[in-house]
Amino acid sequence: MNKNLVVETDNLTKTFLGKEVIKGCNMHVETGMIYGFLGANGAGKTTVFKMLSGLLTPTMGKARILGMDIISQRGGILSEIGTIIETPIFYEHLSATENLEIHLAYMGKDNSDIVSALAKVGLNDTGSQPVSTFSLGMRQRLAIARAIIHKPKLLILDEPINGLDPIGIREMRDFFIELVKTQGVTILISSHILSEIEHLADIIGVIVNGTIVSEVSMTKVKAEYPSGLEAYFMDIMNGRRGHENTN
Ligand SMILES: Nc1ncnc2c1ncn2[C@@H]1O[C@H](COP(=O)(O)OP(=O)(O)OP(=O)(O)O)[C@@H](O)[C@H]1O
Repeated sequence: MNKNLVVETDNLTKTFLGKEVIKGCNMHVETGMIYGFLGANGAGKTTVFKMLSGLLTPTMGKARILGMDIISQRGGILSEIGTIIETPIFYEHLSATENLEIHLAYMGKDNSDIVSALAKVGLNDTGSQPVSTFSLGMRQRLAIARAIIHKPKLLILDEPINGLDPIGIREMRDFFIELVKTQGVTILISSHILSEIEHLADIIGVIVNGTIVSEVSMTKVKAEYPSGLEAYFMDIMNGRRGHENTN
């Protein structure tokens, strides 16, 4: 195992009803990096994220997070990661603060940072307003607050900017970059908004039909594709570019 890797998977495989949707998936996410995980609809991004977060059990293969095995050491991993996967579920009748209090109690942490976490995501003036009255963007902001409030070392974010307005997208981008710079957090993020990944990511991983076919630095992508990440992604999708792995 490579000590610099926060996430390392070795031939991870997931079968649903006899169909292999993740096949021999090898992912390498280095400490302090923002890893942009790209793939077409149905390629397998959410399934990989669910296995890493303990929501699904792999059919075969291995994965380690912060050196811990995702199956045998699942309990140890949960307090070290923050996740947004699919539509976040909240206690609808409770406020943002109360939802975060419950989350922190579940994580066994104290409540001291709730005010600042809500301020960071722009929800500090929601008071006792129940989550059931929140807009899509407000729910997404609360999901981000919940993902970061227990100070995880790794964030796994599946389409985290869904529903955010342009200002919110910009704020969250700056916020994620600040988390990496000031707290050494590692971020694994998926988005279909390639321009956003281009702004954020240090490393790009591309999954095609359940297999990661490419892991390259954004610097390399920019050098080879001055027009941007979309051209690189399209070349992979169209088979104009071979598989590559810098790890
Ligand atoms: N519980 C399940 N049972 C059966 N098939 C599933 C299940 N979950 C996912 N799949 C299938 O696994 C494949 C990968 O789905 P997944 O949601 O991981 O893709 P994705 O890359 O996140 O897609 P999108 O970009 O559309 O969100 C799809 O073919 C999907 O239909």
